[in-house]
Amino acid sequence: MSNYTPGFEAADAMENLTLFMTAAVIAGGGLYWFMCILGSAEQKGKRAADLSGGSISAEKVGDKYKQYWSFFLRPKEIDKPSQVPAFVDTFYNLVTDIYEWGWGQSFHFSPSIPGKSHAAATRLHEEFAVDLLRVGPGDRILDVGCGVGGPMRAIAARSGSNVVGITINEYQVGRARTHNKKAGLDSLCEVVRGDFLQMPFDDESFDGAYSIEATCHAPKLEDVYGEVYRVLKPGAMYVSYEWVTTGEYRSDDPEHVEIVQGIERGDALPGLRSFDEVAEIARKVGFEVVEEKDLARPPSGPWWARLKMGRIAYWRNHVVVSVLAKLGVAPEGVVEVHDMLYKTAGHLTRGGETGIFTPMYMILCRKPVKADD
Ligand SMILES: C=C(CC[C@@H](C)[C@H]1CC[C@H]2C3=CC[C@H]4[C@H](C)[C@@H](O)CC[C@]4(C)[C@H]3CC[C@]12C)C(C)C
Ligand SMILES: C[S@@+](CC[C@H](N)C(=O)[O-])C[C@H]1O[C@@H](n2cnc3c(N)ncnc32)[C@H](O)[C@@H]1O
Repeated sequence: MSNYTPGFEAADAMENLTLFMTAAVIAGGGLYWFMCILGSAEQKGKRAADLSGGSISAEKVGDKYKQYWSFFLRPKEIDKPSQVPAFVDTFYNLVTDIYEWGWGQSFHFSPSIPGKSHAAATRLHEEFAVDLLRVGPGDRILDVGCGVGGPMRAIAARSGSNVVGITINEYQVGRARTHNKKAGLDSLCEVVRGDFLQMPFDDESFDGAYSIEATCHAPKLEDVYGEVYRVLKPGAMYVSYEWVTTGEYRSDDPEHVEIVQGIERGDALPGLRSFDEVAEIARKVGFEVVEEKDLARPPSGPWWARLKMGRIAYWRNHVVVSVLAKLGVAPEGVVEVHDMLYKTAGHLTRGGETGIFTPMYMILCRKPVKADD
């Protein structure tokens, strides 16, 4: 005799189906949570599922990454300064979404401040810059290399000035404009696509200017400083946070050389400068140098702490990016770009720990009232 009971089999099948559905909902929910909610080192509005190649179409991201890398494999290529803006533009197409997703809307470092969040420390570092410019409502100031406008919004809100940002990257222009509108600051903030080595602005048309971790992309600092000098009104101030090697750097130390090369390759730099070149170049183009200071030096807290704290977050981000690329949600090539950033985070951290590199060498300049003053 068989134990076959039709009613029981149907009940079993129902139970299995319920179990399967529950498991599927939990797995799906977990995956969604991992990728979209948790899937960012900091929640800043950009979701992992929206990662793109900027203005590069999804299928070309891998090729463009290879092209970016070829600048370093054939060093002679990058010796031609005229090619640098295009190479930097490609870099920002590749990294802008990852930066926003994993870092936020301000693409720079800041000294860590005990008891303060990264967001608060970032904002203070930005406000410090505009306070030096002595500008206010009604003034027009220039953001040289504005990214997606994190600093621009903080600076417009702090000073009440009209801020005009320039970036080489069209995709960033769109992102910055969207953020400006969302923040209700679009009446004070304007964004222009252009090359800061040949700016599309009239002579003597700004009351102040700043650059935050952007002019390091210029093959010759005198070219961008010369342009800033040209567009400033006489008496106006310019402050810049520069990426440079410090007095601790030794070109005959293989570890130092490796760190610097790692920073250049992972951050689209045509060549890091030494801190002692900056003021000399500013003077050469006509500026009066009011102050120069490495803002990373003690008692400032380590700027690289934020990079070091996130080992688990990096691993999680790698998994998220890999899964999204496999599913075809993120472009192929994004995994390589993410790996490149992971590597450069290590080089930047070593640069900070050894003291051979700073991303915040501050120079404050004034355009003399008369050219011969
Ligand atoms: C001024 C520049 C950029 C400075 C920083 C904003 C970026 C430098 C290195 C970037 C990052 C490194 C590791 C990434 C990580 C692997 C990923 O999971 C999440 C994003 C990172 C943390 C990313 C964020 C931005 C940086 C810190 C240059 C280019 C002149
Ligand atoms: C690291 S990001 C910093 C952005 C912004 N200052 C911030 O702190 O968020 C460097 C910026 O410089 C811009 N940049 C680099 N080379 C440029 C060039 N030749 N002309 C205009 N912008 C340039 C990039 O497009 C990017 O917006």
